[in-house]
Amino acid sequence: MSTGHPYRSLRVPDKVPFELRPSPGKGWGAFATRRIARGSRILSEKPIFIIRRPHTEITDDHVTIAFKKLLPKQKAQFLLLHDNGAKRFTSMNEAFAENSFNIANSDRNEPEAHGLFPLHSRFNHSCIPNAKIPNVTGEVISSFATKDIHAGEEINFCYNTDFECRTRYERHQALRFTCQCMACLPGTSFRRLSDIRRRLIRGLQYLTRGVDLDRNGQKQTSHPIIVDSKLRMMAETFSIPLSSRWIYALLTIFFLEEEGLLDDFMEARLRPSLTKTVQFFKSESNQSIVRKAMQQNTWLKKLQVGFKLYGREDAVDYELTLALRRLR
Ligand SMILES: C[S@@+](CC[C@H](N)C(=O)[O-])C[C@H]1O[C@@H](n2cnc3c(N)ncnc32)[C@H](O)[C@@H]1O
Repeated sequence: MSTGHPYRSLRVPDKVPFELRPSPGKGWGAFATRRIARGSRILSEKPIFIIRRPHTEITDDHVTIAFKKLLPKQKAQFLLLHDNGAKRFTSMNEAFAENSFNIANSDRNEPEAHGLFPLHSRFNHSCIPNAKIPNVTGEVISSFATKDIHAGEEINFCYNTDFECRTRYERHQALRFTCQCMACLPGTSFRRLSDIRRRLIRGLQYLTRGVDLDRNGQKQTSHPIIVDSKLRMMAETFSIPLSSRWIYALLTIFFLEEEGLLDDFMEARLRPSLTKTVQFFKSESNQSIVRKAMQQNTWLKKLQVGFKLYGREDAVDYELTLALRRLR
């Protein structure tokens, strides 16, 4: 069925640990051809071309101008791309939007730029993925396994950055297809727990960041995740004490782990701030609970010990509130 399919002519580097082939119900996808160990690199890819503008401003003209400047063999690769492996795209802009990644580094506040990546764009979505592109440091993007991937298994990314705090219903409103991953399959206990965990993660983020963000990164006003107005006020005025903040951060990591979303990149980003917090507590007894919790070898055990902090005040609380309000 797939013999002669345009994707057979996409240039795939030698020695990559995957092949492109049809993925039932999802068009084409990328499948591991050998075991890929957690943490190892799957693919580094250079864009065929880049458009340096916010994606909402990119038009057919921008894509056509960029396309005309390509070498013939690059043009040929672009023209192989099909809408979900089947029909031709109806516009240049649609082809670009479906096959591009933002390559601006948000940590460095770089202006938005989008590159066309024909291979990374073949990877399908899962709300519980086994791979990710952890951060972009230049024009080349690299993907890594976030779990051990077996030969024959499909390699998936999560397409949206805020899905860890979105329920299945909310995720499906953002996606243009019905995801069938473990967190989306209806009627399972995992799915019910998944929705609860993701709602809790969103609530915990609100409590620590002081703002409940909607899917567009705007402040959520109509249906805030925290119903209690007093608690909302505490969150928004940064009046949550340090001990609670620390427990909320730990709980978030625990829920991410239970959900199958805590990968090594995420852990490396979240762990240092938890460890560093010990120096902010002024009370020796609070510091000692945090130290003891962080010595435990699982996130569940850290949480069990860390809960002893719950309800404890610290002399730093007022100072911390003022500092966070200044930063707002
Ligand atoms: C960037 S493309 C991925 C590669 C695509 N399957 C192909 O054949 O070119 C994104 C499209 O793949 C399909 N897709 C990706 N993940 C999916 C999933 N979990 N379930 C169903 N369709 C999916 C959707 O049609 C989506 O718009």
